Amino acid sequence: MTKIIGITGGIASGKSLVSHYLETQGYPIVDADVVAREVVAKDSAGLKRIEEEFGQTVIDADGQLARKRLGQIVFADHGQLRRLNAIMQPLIRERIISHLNALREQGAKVAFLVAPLLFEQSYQSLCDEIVVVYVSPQTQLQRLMQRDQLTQSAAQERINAQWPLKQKVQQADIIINNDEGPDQTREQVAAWLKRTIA
Ligand SMILES: CC(C)(COP(=O)(O)OP(=O)(O)OC[C@H]1O[C@@H](n2cnc3c(N)ncnc32)[C@H](O)[C@@H]1O)[C@@H](O)C(=O)NCCC(=O)NCCS
Ligand SMILES: Nc1ncnc2c1ncn2[C@@H]1O[C@H](COP(=O)(O)OP(=O)(O)OP(=O)(O)O)[C@@H](O)[C@H]1O
Repeated sequence: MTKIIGITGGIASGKSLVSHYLETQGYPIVDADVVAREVVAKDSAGLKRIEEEFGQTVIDADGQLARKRLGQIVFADHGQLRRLNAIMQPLIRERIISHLNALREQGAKVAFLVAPLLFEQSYQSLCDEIVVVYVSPQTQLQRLMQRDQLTQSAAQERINAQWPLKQKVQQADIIINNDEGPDQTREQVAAWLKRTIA
């Protein structure tokens, strides 16, 4: 039996930091953000659906999804985000399940599902345990503005497109606090791995 551990948090809360650390420790990871890119790869059926729904303006000159442009559209307008989710979430879910099944068939002892929308998209039922990577609202806003070069209001729009991080923390089995430096976060993860997986 493969134990599936979900890793979630808010946008820019530090999921990638935790997931890269887990990767260095040799654990298999299914990353929902990576899957979300796979389902709209060039010439895919998913990309075609998006082009039909949002028009040529979200396709760049190489025939790839113009991610920045689509992000500007959907995070500024919840109705547009719902339209995008209606196309993408079923494709993402199907592919996540098939990646997890492949890991089960390979006999993996444990596998991690890293997903920003783990609660919003009800992936709890796929997981045996859920880890939430937490940061304070101020740190989250600052790190997001800096990483993605966003204004405060554009960053806040993206944060508002997800459940509040506090609500996620209430449903966590394990909380990793990423308010301090990356080393402190990795130490918390290492200590937790030692306790639970060994
Ligand atoms: C809108 C898109 C094209 C913007 O692309 P971009 O490269 O700028 O951002 P990226 O994909 O790296 O996402 C960055 C972060 O935004 C947040 N985010 C992405 N999609 C969503 C969404 N539908 N709702 C809320 N937050 C989201 C997540 O925290 C994610 O980690 C892209 O985010 C997308 O295709 N989103 C829909 C797919 C999705 O739901 N992905 C999340 C995995 S479950
Ligand atoms: N402990 C930390 N100290 C300083 N900077 C950090 C720390 N953790 C993460 N960061 C920085 O904050 C930003 C967000 O972190 P990261 O990309 O890991 O978040 P994420 O949860 O994976 O985001 P997303 O949901 O957008 O994929 C990055 O620029 C990262 O380098």
